[in-house]
Amino acid sequence: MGGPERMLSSIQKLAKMTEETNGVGTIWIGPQLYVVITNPDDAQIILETCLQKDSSYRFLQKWLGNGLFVAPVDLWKIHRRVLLPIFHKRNIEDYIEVFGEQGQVLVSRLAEKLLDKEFDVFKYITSCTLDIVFETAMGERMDVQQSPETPYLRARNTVMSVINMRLFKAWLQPEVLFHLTPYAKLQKENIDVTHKFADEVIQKKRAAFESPDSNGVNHARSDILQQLLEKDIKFSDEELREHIDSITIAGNDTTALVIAYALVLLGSHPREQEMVFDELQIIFGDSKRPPNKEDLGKMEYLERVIKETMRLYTVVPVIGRETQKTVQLSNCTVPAGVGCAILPFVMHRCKKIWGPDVDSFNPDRFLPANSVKRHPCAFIPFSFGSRNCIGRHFGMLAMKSILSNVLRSYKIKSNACEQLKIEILLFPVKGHLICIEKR
Ligand code: HEM
Repeated sequence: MGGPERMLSSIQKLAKMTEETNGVGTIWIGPQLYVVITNPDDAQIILETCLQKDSSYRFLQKWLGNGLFVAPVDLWKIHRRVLLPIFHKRNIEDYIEVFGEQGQVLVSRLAEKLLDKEFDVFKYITSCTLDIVFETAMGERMDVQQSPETPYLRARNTVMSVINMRLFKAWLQPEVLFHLTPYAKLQKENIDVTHKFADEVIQKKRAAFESPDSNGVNHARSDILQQLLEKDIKFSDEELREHIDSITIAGNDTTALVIAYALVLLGSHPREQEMVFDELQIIFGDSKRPPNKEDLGKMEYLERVIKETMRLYTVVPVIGRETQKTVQLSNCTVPAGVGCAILPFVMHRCKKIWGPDVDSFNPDRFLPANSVKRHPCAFIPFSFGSRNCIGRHFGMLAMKSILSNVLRSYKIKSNACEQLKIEILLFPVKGHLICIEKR
C-alpha cells in the first residue's frame, strides 16, 4: 500500500477498481485477504453484521488493551452497554461548559498569530481538544494549551508514530521481527508513560470514591471516570485505564482534525464563512460569551458546514472489520474470518451518490430536504451500526462550540488542502495553513 501519501493514492486506485465491480473488490495485503467495499448497501451489511475489528487493530491492543475501540466482540458487547448512557446526549450536555471555557482559551492563544502570514492551526486545536477530553474523561485539568510540552503528550505522539509505522512497514508487523528493532523498546517505554499517568489518576479517584467519608456519588459535574466507578459492574483499575485511554485517544485528534479542516474550508469559501458569521451574530449579537446548550441547538448552518467538512475530509478514511460467519454481499459471498475494509473516504466523494459537483464545498447538501432520500450509509463519518462512534454527540457539540468561539473572534483566510496523507487518520501533507484577522 506504500507510505502515508501513497496509501491515499492506493485507496483511490482501489476505488477505481471497485467501480467496475459494483463497489466490492478484493486485495491481498501481505498474507491477508481483504474485501474492499465502496458501496453503501454492502457497507451497511458489513457494519451491521460484523462487529469484530480486523487484525490490523492488533497494533493498538498493547496500548488500549480491551478498551471499547479494540475490544473483542464478546467483551465489547457487555462494556458498550455500560458506557452507552454515559455518552447519551443529555449526559454530554453537562460538558458544554468545559467546551466553552477551553474554546475561549484557544481564542486567546490564537491572538499571538494575528501578525503571522500563515500558520498551521492544527497544533493549537489539538491542544484544546486534549484539554477537553482530559477534563471530561478524568476530571483532570492538564492545561496543555498553556504548556504543550508535557511528557505525556510527547509519549503519546511517539506511540502513535510507532504504530503508524508498523501499519505501513510489513517487515515490522510480525511480533518477532518488531522485537528485534529499537522501536519495540521505544514503544514500551512510551506506553508505560501514558499508562502511568492514567493509573495515578484512577488510583486517586478510586481512593476518594471508596473512602468512608464519601457516599460513593459525586453530585457535581461528573467526569466519565467517576461515572464508570459508580456503575454496578465493577471495573478493575486496568479496565478503567483501557476505557479512559481509548476515549481520550479516539476523541482528541479526530475532533481537532475536523475543526481544522472546517477552518481551512471556510477560509477558502468567504461566502459560506459570512453565512456562519451571520448565524452566530443572530445568536450572540456582539457578545463573546461561551455558547450554552440553546445556542448550540440554533447553529444549524454551522452544523451543515461541519457535516460537509466531514464528507470532503473524512478523518477516519478506512474502517476495518472481520467477518465472523459467512456474509452474502451484492456480488459475492464472503467466508468467515476475512478482513473487510470499508472506505468512507471514497463513498463520500462518489459522483453517483453526491452528483457531478462532488468535489465542491456545499453545506446545503445536508439540508433536511436534500438528505432525506440519501442511503443511510452514504454518509458515515462516525461509522454506522451498533459499533459506531460512541462519542459522536460529544464530538459534534465540542466542534460547534469551538468553531463558534473562533469564528466570532477571527476572520479566516486560507487555500484548500490539496495533498493528503493517511497516518491512521487523514492529514494534510503541508498542515492546516490559515491566516487570521480580528473581527
Ligand atoms: C469528529 C469527531 C469524531 C469522528 C469523526 C469519529 C469517528 C469514529 C469512527 C469512524 C469510529 C469507528 C472506527 C472504527 O470502527 O475503526 C469511532 C469509534 C469510536 N469513537 Fe469516535 N469519532 C469522533 C469523536 C469521538 C469522541 C469525541 C469520542 C469520545 C470522547 C470518541 C470515542 C470513540 C470510541 C470510544 C470509539 C470506539 C467505539 C466502539 O467500538 O464501540 N470519538 N469514532
